[in-house]
Amino acid sequence: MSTVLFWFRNDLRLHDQSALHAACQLGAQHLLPVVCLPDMQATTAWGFARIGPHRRAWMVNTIQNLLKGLLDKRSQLLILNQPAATALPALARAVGASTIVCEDIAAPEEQAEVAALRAAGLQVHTVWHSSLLHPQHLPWPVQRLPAVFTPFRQQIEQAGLQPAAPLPAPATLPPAPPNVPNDWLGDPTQTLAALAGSPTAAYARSAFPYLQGELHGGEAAALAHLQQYLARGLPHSYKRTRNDLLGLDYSSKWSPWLATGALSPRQAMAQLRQFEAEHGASDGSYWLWFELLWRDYFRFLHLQHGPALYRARGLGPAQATSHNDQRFATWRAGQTGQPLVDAAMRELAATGYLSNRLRQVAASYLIHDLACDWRAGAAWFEAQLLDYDVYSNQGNWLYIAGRGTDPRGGRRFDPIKQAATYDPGGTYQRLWGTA
Ligand SMILES: Cc1cc2nc3c(=O)[nH]c(=O)nc-3n(C[C@H](O)[C@H](O)[C@H](O)COP(=O)(O)OP(=O)(O)OC[C@H]3O[C@@H](n4cnc5c(N)ncnc54)[C@H](O)[C@@H]3O)c2cc1C
Repeated sequence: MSTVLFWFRNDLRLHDQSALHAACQLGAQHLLPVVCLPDMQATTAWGFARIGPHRRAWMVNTIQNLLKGLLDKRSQLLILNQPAATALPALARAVGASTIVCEDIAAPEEQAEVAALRAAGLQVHTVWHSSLLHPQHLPWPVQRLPAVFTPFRQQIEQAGLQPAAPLPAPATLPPAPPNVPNDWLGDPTQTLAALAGSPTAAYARSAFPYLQGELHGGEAAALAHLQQYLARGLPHSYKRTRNDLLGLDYSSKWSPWLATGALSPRQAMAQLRQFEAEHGASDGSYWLWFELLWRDYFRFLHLQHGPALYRARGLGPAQATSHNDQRFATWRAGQTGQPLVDAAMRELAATGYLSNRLRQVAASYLIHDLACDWRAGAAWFEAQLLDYDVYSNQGNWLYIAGRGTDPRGGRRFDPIKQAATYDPGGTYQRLWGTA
């Protein structure tokens, strides 16, 4: 085998890169790393751009960092502004490759991409590596996953399961093939700069002022952020502050890096365990593990249920789904008249980030108060969130809509009570001009 294509998907890093290790182990003479940009002009069925400006800027910044990391290893990164299903078979023909290695992603569109590559005659090796725990190491086959999170977590803890140690970044990579035709090479820096756009984030008010200071995309900034979060002892206060609404430090802010794969969850967990060994474990440090298990749970639900999670009824019984375009538009614009929800929606649109507490309140309001289709809300979050993650987004929306596995039905959050509890002085609502 002379050339293997390595297709980076939602795993834009070199540390703890099981798929890249697998590609290197194939023993090919040449390895050609490639990333396919999503269609930045795509629109959703709900009438707005599928990838909003914040997410686009973050993604581009992340790929720029990956490019640098690969150049440092004397490799390269082909950045293709075309869908994988058309670009990769043509590229493989051009460089004489027949094998692609990539991350396994258990979501319908991503599965369809791999199926299209196989239908085009390519051998595609997919490697699962986005979760903390490997699905094959769980106490049950994924088909028998507990339907509720608490027994899922408890049984994992009773079994003493821990993630495998993260892999180091490969010391060297097989060189890229010398025969990549010029029309495939382009100028990656220019390609990316043209796509980055110029988002105008409300940095001064943002809980995650990305592209400012140290908050850049890619693994270098991810690892530095993790390091400083631990060095300042913030895990100890996490459980107490995680429902706050203002500032950078109330929660870990690992998600923008986890979502692009710039940070491996096993790397985060290994360093958290090291922190606990040096400074003692606490409720707060435990709770970060707890939340990362939620992240895993939504991944495994996808392995179990696949495309059924994308139906209007989700996993529930067939039932009518109401929707109202006008009410949905007011929600997106932060103009519903409900001050906490409006403040949240303004923060999301202005910054690309929103706390977990307010994601819950805003999602609940759209579904249970405005009687809109949960899939429309999920699509809006997909467009806006820097940390958009197909598994966590779909799973959380289904959970609040009551159309996932949890038998207790949907979750309604009373926005007035939520405001009294989490923004008693109205500071957050004033910041976003709704109080
Ligand atoms: C409607 C809705 C949509 C969401 N969409 C996304 C999404 O697209 N991408 C995303 O990463 N998270 C999503 N979440 C989960 C959660 O809000 C974010 O992970 C969290 O707010 C990110 O900030 P943080 O890294 O500071 O989290 P922290 O509170 O510091 O938590 C640490 C990590 O645990 C994981 N985590 C925490 N809460 C959850 C949760 N409820 N579900 C899954 N994982 C969790 C994340 O990886 C997070 O980075 C959504 C939640 C809701 C209610």
